[in-house]
Amino acid sequence: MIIELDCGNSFIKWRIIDAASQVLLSGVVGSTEELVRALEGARVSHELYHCRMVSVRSDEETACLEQCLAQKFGLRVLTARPASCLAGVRNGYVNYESLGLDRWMAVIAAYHLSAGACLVLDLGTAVTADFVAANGDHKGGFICPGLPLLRSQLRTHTRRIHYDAVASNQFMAEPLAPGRSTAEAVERGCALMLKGFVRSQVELAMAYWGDDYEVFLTGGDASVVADVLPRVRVVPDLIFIGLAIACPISS
Ligand SMILES: Nc1ncnc2c1ncn2[C@@H]1O[C@H](COP(=O)(O)OP(=O)(O)O)[C@@H](O)[C@H]1O
Ligand SMILES: CC(C)(COP(=O)(O)O)[C@@H](O)C(=O)NCCC(=O)O
Ligand SMILES: [K+]
Repeated sequence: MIIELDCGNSFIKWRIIDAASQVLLSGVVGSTEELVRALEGARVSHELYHCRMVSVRSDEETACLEQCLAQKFGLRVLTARPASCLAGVRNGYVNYESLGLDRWMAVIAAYHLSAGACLVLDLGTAVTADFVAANGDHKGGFICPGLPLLRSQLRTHTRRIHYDAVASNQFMAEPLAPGRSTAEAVERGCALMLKGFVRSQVELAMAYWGDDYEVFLTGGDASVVADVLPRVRVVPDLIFIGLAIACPISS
């Protein structure tokens, strides 16, 4: 079995797949301790042989997690590394090492799935947009704060915006109606900002490629903007698809 890990800034997404890439178990955890508990549970029924990981956390944090997996489970972790070129995609950053590895994995996966021009949107702690031309040239992208950051900036930099952390989708029954409470006003306002952001990315993609491109959407908050993206491909495991290409494991 292969353990796959996607360490974002807020959450670690994990899953266990078999040699045929069938997903056997998966989860989302907030800390290394929680991950260890989840994997201890998983190893009761699954033998954990291999591990591959993509991390956008600091080198220290990533090394620490690798060490922990080695100690607790005897795993040697394959980690995604920056590259100027992979699977037909040329990294468009001036310094290719600076491109977030989660973005790189998502771009590799999207180009693999579309074999053509694509716009890749990832809604996590931050929201990222990346553009890949039909010939595999990554043109670069945009980064803006994601929903958790937009909310917390309002909470921490105003005196009177505070509301209980409740399921935010409870405010989304009428997402375009003006909010009639602080919680509604903030939740709907932040969602509208992200919808506006992704619409502007679609406009740019259309200016580049007309209708000849695909939109890929991933990340924990993908559902917030899915309705404003016509013909979008929502691929929750996009980063894992790229990770398998970047870190192949022969069985
Ligand atoms: N099962 C889940 N656990 C935690 N967050 C989730 C879950 N499903 C969706 N979310 C949403 O996902 C967002 C985080 O997205 P994610 O892509 O995991 O971020 P990151 O990669 O930056 O850690 C949170 O704002 C939360 O609203
Ligand atoms: C932009 C990001 C913070 C997104 O992280 P996430 O929201 O997935 O946790 C991450 O891809 C990152 O740290 N990138 C490095 C800077 C860059 O891509 O230019
Ligand atoms: K992201």
